Amino acid sequence: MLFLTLRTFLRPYKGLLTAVLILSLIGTMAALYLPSLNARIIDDGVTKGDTDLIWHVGGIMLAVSAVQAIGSMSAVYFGAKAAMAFGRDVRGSIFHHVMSFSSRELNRFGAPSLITRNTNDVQQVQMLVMMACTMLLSAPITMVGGIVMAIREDAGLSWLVAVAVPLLAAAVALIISRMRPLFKIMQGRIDTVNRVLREQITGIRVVRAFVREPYETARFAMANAEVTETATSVGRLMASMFPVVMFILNLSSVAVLWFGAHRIESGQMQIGSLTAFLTYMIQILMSVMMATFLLVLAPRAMVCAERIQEVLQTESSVSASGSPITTTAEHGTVEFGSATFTYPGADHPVLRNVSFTAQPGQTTAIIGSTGSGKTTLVSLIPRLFDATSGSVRVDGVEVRDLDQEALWSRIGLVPQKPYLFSGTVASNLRHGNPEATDEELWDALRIAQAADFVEAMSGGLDAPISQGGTNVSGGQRQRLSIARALVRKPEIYIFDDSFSALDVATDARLRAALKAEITDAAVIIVGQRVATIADADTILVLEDGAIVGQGTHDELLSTCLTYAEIVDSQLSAEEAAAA
Ligand SMILES: Nc1ncnc2c1ncn2[C@@H]1O[C@H](COP(=O)(O)OP(=O)(O)OP(=O)(O)O)[C@@H](O)[C@H]1O
Repeated sequence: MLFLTLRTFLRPYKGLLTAVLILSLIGTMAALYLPSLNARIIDDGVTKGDTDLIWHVGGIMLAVSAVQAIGSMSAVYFGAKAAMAFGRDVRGSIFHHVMSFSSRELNRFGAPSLITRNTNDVQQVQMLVMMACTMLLSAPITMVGGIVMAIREDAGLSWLVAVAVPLLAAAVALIISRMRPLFKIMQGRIDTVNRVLREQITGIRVVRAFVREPYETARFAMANAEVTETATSVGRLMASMFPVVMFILNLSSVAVLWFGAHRIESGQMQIGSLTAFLTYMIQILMSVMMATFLLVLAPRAMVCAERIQEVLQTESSVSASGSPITTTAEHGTVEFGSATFTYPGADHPVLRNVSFTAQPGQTTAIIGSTGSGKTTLVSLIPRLFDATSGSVRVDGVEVRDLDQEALWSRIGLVPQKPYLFSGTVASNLRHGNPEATDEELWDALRIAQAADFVEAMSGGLDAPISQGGTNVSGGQRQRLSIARALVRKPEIYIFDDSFSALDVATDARLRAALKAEITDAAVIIVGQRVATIADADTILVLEDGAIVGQGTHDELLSTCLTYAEIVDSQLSAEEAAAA
């Protein structure tokens, strides 16, 4: 998965990566050349008192050092550039892909996990790319080149390299192998912290109202402690890495000096060669350490790449058909034909054999007890879910065959829980139609009975709206989202329990204004109050996911027992309230 992610998203930066490779090759070669120049100064310059040679070779060393510095720095610069661009592209790609998800996929991953995947997970892989750009080439070249140069300096001591390198590699591999499972656990636990935090922030009022703060604090503390525990275990392993590497490095240096001193004593080696050998040994071991550093990052990046690819490879269950239809002969019709729907993983269908037709210019109302399937029914029209069997047609075409943009542009949905975005009143209303003029926005607000309170807000149309619309009341939020749908002027309006937070008088005024405005669109109203839906052209009575009555208010009163009971219960409630 990591390889796939890197291959896909690094492809556009081939040029940049080639530059990184060439520059780090130059930098590494230069670094490898320096110790042998140093050895020459000691053996041929200092020992023999040749000042000219010292100046000459010293000058070369200076030039090689400059090349090494420029090469390495530029490689890091271009590597960082490629890594940042890589991160940006992966984040963009995840975002666009998630936008195509239906409620089914969104529920499967959950918002907190999708956020972690698009931020923290991408960052981990991005870090690996950056480190790889800096070390991936320089580490093996330093290792191989260092070994060659060390043998060239003194073959007699090379057995030390053969002992030290595998020893270091084995020690580091052991530590890393214990880290990988912990990384997997850690990403999952970060998801949990995000989920708990998000739930508590969004539900803060409920938490306070029910005095659940101690419980919620404990819940967060537990999630937090679990992440800390895993991070500490990883940290402990990481912390042990450095001393282990340093121990082996220092032990190797002592061994080089010890055995080298004996060889110098017996005249088999010169002092300069010993200095160079020691430097090469340190360079080789450092490169092993750099390579292992990459190996530390790799397991976590692998886990993260798996999580990223899981999102990218999940196809939306409501994806468009092969050749989606964009234009239709009919306008403003919705037709359900024996539609049945079962939520993923559920045992029983929530909707059973639902059939009805909503015509343009007519109001179709849906009433039923809580949990009878009203929201689910209207969710099938904009394809938030697809019917499990049967058909759902919009403008005479099966919704699965309609182009998604074409489908959504025909529908003005006012959801049960209206959501406003951070911005202004106008920016929210223009979600419906970015081209709408201020006059059109005011018209929509007047119909939605929202003009009065928007006028009273400081700034009017430019009054600020906070994220989720939390700075306006529930009823105001409902009316603004109704206005947003009206600005769109769609062919099909869906009001999912959109009048519930309004008082009876406002509800009546709003529906009267809507009736006058919407003359040629199909209107589907989900309602709990009989008064809201009584004057609809057709009322569907839903019970346990099945339509048990269909007709006008008067017809249903005499033909549908469930409807008569609903009316009766609401009248009794009103009478009781009036008494
Ligand atoms: N995402 C979901 N996954 C599984 N089951 C669900 C999901 N959403 C709703 N349900 C179930 O489907 C049934 C119908 O829910 P739905 O929201 O459509 O009812 P409703 O008639 O709109 O209710 P209300 O009037 O309370 O809004 C309920 O039993 C509910 O538990």
